[in-house]
Amino acid sequence: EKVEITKAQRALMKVIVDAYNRHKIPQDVAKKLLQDQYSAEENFLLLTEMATSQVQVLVEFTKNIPGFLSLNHEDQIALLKGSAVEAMFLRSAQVFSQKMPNGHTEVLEERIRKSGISEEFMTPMFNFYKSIGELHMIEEEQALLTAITILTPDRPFVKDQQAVERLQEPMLEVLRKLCVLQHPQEPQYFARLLGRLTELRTLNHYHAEMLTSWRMNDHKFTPLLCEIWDVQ
Ligand SMILES: CC(C)c1onc(-c2c(Cl)cccc2Cl)c1COc1ccc(-c2ccc3[nH]c(C(=O)O)cc3c2)cc1
Repeated sequence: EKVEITKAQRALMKVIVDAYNRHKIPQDVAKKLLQDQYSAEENFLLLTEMATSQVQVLVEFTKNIPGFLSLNHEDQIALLKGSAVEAMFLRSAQVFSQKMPNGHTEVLEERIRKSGISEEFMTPMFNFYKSIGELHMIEEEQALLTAITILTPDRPFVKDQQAVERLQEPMLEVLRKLCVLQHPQEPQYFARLLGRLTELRTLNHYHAEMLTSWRMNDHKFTPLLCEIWDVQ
């Protein structure tokens, strides 16, 4: 059938993409990835700084999602806490799949591989990065997919799931249409994108174990990360 994005849907997409492009890690923070200390300690500290900066960016992006600030306040917190790790996997995945040789891709991988994360988590993590890279998402798809991830109704402790569904559904519909228009030769592209969201959920479990092992080795996190990940 003739797929067409309505004016209202284009407006919604523009709000999400503008917010996604406006809220990025400051380049002076990202550039720290290039400094030359590569000890496991130094890598962990740098990744902690990146994650903290990324959470701040994520909160600002989320506040720009139409309707989010009208949700119940406890539910807003529950959505942010429940989606932070997944949103950061999506965002860091986009760094890996960026075409521009911004130089951060290699050093980001190097620092993640040498930051005290055990081998068993490396494989699923870098498989995810590879599977996102293979999708060659345009920025509209990246922005919508991140908003859809944040607006997942069945996060722990969300009370009014219907209110979250009412915000997520229009995003899913715009993304579905966009995928049909952007990838006419690949009718399954939208399903592949949603498959990544399922893969993201499995990474939550690995991440919880990564946090535990870091904490067992007495690694410290920032107050913002402690709050969003309920540690310490
Ligand atoms: C607390 C730290 C050690 C941590 O714990 N888990 C993870 C963790 C890990 Cl490894 C993997 C995935 C998710 C998490 Cl949440 C991390 C490090 O998390 C991040 C690392 C890098 C980035 C990030 C985001 C955007 C960026 N842009 C650029 C740029 O060059 O423009 C670099 C960059 C880095 C975000 C989170």
